[in-house]
Amino acid sequence: MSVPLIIAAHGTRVGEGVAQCEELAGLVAERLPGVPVTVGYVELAQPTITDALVASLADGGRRAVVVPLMLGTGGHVRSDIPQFIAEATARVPGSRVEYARHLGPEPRLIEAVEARLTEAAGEWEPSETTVVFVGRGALVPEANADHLRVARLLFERGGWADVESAFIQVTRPSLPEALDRAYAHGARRIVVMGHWLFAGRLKGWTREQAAEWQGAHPDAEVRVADVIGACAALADVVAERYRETLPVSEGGSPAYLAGLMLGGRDVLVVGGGKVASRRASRLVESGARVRVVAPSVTRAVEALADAGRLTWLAREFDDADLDGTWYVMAATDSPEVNARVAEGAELRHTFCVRADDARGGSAWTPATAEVRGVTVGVVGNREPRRTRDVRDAIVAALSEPDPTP
Ligand SMILES: C[C@@]1(CC(=O)O)C2=NC(=C\c3[nH]c(c(CCC(=O)O)c3CC(=O)O)Cc3[nH]c(c(CC(=O)O)c3CCC(=O)O)/C=C3\N/C(=C\2)[C@@H](CCC(=O)O)[C@]3(C)CC(=O)O)/[C@H]1CCC(=O)O
Ligand SMILES: NC(=O)c1ccc[n+]([C@@H]2O[C@H](COP(=O)([O-])OP(=O)(O)OC[C@H]3O[C@@H](n4cnc5c(N)ncnc54)[C@H](O)[C@@H]3O)[C@@H](O)[C@H]2O)c1
Repeated sequence: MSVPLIIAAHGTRVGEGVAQCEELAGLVAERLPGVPVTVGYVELAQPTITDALVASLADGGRRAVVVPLMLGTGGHVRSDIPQFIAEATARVPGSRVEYARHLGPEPRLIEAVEARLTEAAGEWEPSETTVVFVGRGALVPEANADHLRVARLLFERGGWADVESAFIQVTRPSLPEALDRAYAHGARRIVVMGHWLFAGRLKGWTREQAAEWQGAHPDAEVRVADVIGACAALADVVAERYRETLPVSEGGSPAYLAGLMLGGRDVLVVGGGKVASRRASRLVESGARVRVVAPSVTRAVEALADAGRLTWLAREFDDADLDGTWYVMAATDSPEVNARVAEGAELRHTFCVRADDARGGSAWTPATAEVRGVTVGVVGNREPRRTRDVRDAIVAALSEPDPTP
């Protein structure tokens, strides 16, 4: 059975908010076939996260993933939910819970916010419209700072006359203060949006405060945008947070990454097509003594052979080719041949990548890059495009003018 998912939501006294949360759980379940999905609440609704988690651990093989349904890193993400997880694992001996990342900041959710703003603005031109973007307000300063960051991104991307940030509780500016500020700067068309997920008392307060302020400022117009709600973008992000926590191979164990020092060592590449060619080039760069066995090869492999940088044996694979090799690439277009290569390598205790069926081999090829004097390698869960994108994101982050490490 797949590892169960518990969506750790805030909870609200407002029935509509709870219904939206359950609707979201349905959308998430559609994206994760075979995964039991339940919602647990921090407060104000049932079941509690601890109870939902205990129930899932008991019938889920003692494993579960908790995704905090929270946009920012307030106290719930940092301490409450970890505490609930600790309580649940203490109640189910031998259990293991993965705690996923919270939701934001996340481009798909910012797009959802933009969609709600545009919907509320209606015929108003963004350049004549000021947005007042309301956060929940938290005791954790970083969470409040993150809210200002999203407000700034909305301003940069949306072409709005201005974006003011506000908080509905705990900290300042309050919504009326931010509305006053916008008004003082000349704003007369104002869209107010609460940056939270579902209906609840915060949404009610936002509407009430906006209406009251509107009453006192008849020469301005205020429209209130809807919250993000149970939409596809939110369900996609939750499903992704779940998947991110799972071990790399379905066997249950993550790959053990090693930096192979192949200089002067014999490496065999079986097949000479697109995949073999891409990998043979990198193997040559690593200094390995590469032999390519294939009746026909790409121009790139031919060129490397002509330049004496690898040896091309223009024939079909033979089991004896494996003798003395440290590492093997089975990359022909024949599953039978690739299977024979993998079996022969296994007998010799030689690590072998099988390009057509990764689980039939004993090693996987990471997406790699050299940047700032280090080699970055990423191995994913048989999702090569995502693996490549993650690699590219790491390279981009390290290429920033002032990278952290
Ligand atoms: C990262 C990268 C490194 C590299 O190869 O250098 C890499 N695959 C890349 C590209 C790529 N792979 C595939 C396509 C065509 C389809 C598409 O476009 O989606 C393309 C695109 C293209 O070829 O352009 C299909 C595919 N891949 C695998 C299977 C079989 C299977 O999953 O069982 C099939 C189906 C074959 C079939 O249909 O028969 C398996 C594997 N591929 C892996 C690595 C290993 C770890 C994967 C991971 O981390 O998720 C793993 C598990 C084992 C291994 O082969 O080492 C490189 C991008 C690097 C870059 O861009 O720089
Ligand atoms: N893992 C990956 O990243 C990835 C990406 C794309 C495709 N694939 C898989 O890898 C396989 C190879 O893809 P490709 O695009 O390189 O194929 P391709 O058709 O371009 O090349 C196949 C190669 O295998 C060689 N070959 C065939 N029979 C052989 C034999 N008996 N002995 C030695 N060599 C033999 C051919 O001469 C040719 O060089 C595909 O069938 C696909 O299943 C894997």
